[in-house]
Amino acid sequence: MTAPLMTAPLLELRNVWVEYGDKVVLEGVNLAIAPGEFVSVVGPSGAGKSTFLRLVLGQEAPSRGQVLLAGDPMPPECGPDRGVVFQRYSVFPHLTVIGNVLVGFEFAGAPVLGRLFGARRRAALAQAEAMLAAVGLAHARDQYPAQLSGGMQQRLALAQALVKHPRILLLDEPFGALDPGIRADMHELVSGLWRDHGLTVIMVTHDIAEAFKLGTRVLAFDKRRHDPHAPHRFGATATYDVPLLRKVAVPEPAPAAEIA
Ligand SMILES: Nc1ncnc2c1ncn2[C@@H]1O[C@H](COP(=O)(O)OP(=O)(O)OP(=O)(O)O)[C@@H](O)[C@H]1O
Repeated sequence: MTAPLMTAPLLELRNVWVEYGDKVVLEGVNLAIAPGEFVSVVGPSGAGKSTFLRLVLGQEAPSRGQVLLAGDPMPPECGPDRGVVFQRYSVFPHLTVIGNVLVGFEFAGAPVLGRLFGARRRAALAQAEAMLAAVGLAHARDQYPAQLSGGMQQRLALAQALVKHPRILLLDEPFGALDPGIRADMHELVSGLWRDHGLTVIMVTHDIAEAFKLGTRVLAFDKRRHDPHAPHRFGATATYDVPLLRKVAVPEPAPAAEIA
């Protein structure tokens, strides 16, 4: 069952299988994700959720079927069109906060020296600083990751993932290691970034409440068939695909005097 799409899909999986030898991890996955969707992915441990993310990152190739990004075969390497945040901090410990955000520009713009100079550096710096402000880390600009709390490190990972304006943001249990209060703050932040930047988000989570709170659609991966004598024989697929009605931001009504 696939939710109806109003626009051309940004990401499409057509009869995708992932097999390692005779072990089937994913089987017959058909999916289309439109730009602007926030897709939460849930499912039991081992159901292939991270494998699905690796397919979208281009780190994994399907053994059968096709993965398409905006109608074209998925590029094998993860370029700036895809940003990713993992559960454990993926930031560079030897770089400051601003250095961690700038690094995306430096890899892309100066692959040999790894440094930008002059006007290009100033432009990158301005974008990196704006991104730090958007995730609430402007005040920590010159600190090192070891000086930051877990929540702040995940804010930094988000800034790093978003600064190159990816078409898809992939989140793999991004808040799993955080305390509940910090998690709630991060939910606000990610919802705001998704709305303000018009992002397409795919988030793997074990937290069903989080999946329904943040997502515009919840996908569940699981096995449809089991062979008790050979558990590896059948793979998982998208067994539930639930579109959610979202509250839309409605402007405050004007005071009565103004209406008159
Ligand atoms: N390179 C590999 N070779 C063989 N099996 C693999 C390989 N990579 C993953 N698997 C298997 O694929 C299955 C799915 O793994 P995956 O990490 O995608 O599941 P998951 O749903 O993300 O699980 P979890 O919720 O525990 O993170 C697991 O049984 C895993 O052992």
